Amino acid sequence: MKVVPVYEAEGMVLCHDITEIVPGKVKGRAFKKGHIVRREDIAKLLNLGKEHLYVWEVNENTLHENEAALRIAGAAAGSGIIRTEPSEGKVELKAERTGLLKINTGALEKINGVNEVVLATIHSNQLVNAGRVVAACRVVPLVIDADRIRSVEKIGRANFPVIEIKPLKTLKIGVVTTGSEVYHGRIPDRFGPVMQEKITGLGSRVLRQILVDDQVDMIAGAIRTLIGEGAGMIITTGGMSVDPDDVTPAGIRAAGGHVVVYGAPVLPGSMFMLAYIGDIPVLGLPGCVMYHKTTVFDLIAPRILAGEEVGRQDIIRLAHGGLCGVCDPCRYPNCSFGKGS
Ligand SMILES: Nc1nc2c(c(=O)[nH]1)N[C@H]1C(S)=C(S)[C@@H](COP(=O)(O)OP(=O)(O)OC[C@H]3O[C@@H](n4cnc5c(N)ncnc54)[C@H](O)[C@@H]3O)O[C@H]1N2
Ligand code: MOO
Repeated sequence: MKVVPVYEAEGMVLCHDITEIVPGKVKGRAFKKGHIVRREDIAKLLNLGKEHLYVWEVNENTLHENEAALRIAGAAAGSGIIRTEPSEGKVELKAERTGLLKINTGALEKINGVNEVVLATIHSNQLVNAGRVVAACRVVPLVIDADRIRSVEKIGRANFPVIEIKPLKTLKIGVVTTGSEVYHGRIPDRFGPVMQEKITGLGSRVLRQILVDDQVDMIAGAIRTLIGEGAGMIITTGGMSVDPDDVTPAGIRAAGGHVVVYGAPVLPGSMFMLAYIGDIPVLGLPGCVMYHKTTVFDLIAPRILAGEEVGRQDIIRLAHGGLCGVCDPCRYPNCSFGKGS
């Protein structure tokens, strides 16, 4: 690469994009990398403040910013990710499908520890729709030492994939709704419709909902019945806190549930229980999941549907970012809720 005065650049090849910004009107590429400068371009280039231009000169030890960005993206992207073409040296990584975004944050830090390399992402462990930009990368200079990009590729290989989208499984989900007031018909069930909407929104379906009284045996029996009918996940609703009639956790245990956590550092949803019966997850949902738009359920369910076995440490990590701001209207997922880990 060398620098030439713009008056002498006619017929020469531009080695980077040139950006035009007019506040409120334009921010975009005025000249593309590889463009052969024409006589009539010179006036415009001068208006963009370019009295001198870089023209291309590479060797085996240096990489152009576009090439470098493509290679960083290639080093980081796992399944379910597509790369855009470079624009002004930046390459974006987009979700190829709807699913759970996973970022290896340790590897992300290592990659950004390589001098002059930039790879920025949105938060890990969130549900993203196809087409969503989940990361973008570039290098700081116009040309970069090729060894730096080789280092990034080495980190990428050792930690592959740094970024991926895991598809969600389609499960038949059994719902056990506890509460004497609902079981005896004193009040209508309001939890079932909420779960129906949330479950179908995640691409799964409700196998069946069983209403039960606040009795340990009845709760355990309903859980076993639904597993016998082929449920791949069980959700119980209500009866999770401190009243004498709150016996749902005991019902989950009586059904054979191995408890991962009872209590999560997430509000709303602190009285949440996660247990497994064999490999079938059982989610004990407190009453707040029926009331609040976004709760612990929305943080945990996509991870389980993506095939992850959620452990105690995963739940503990939710504490940072686990306090919902209860905004009106709710802006989730465009907020800090659940984004700490
Ligand atoms: N002293 C304390 N009080 C509360 C605590 C606590 O730790 N100490 N925890 C609070 C938290 S957090 C939550 S969340 C709520 C409710 O938790 P539960 O899961 O035990 O909810 P329930 O007691 O079963 O019901 C509460 C409320 O919701 C109505 N409900 C429940 N299920 C249905 C349904 N299927 N359809 C319609 N309505 C339903 C129920 O009638 C009650 O009005 O506890 C806090 N309190
Ligand atoms: O924590 Mo309750 O389970 O927040 O509303």
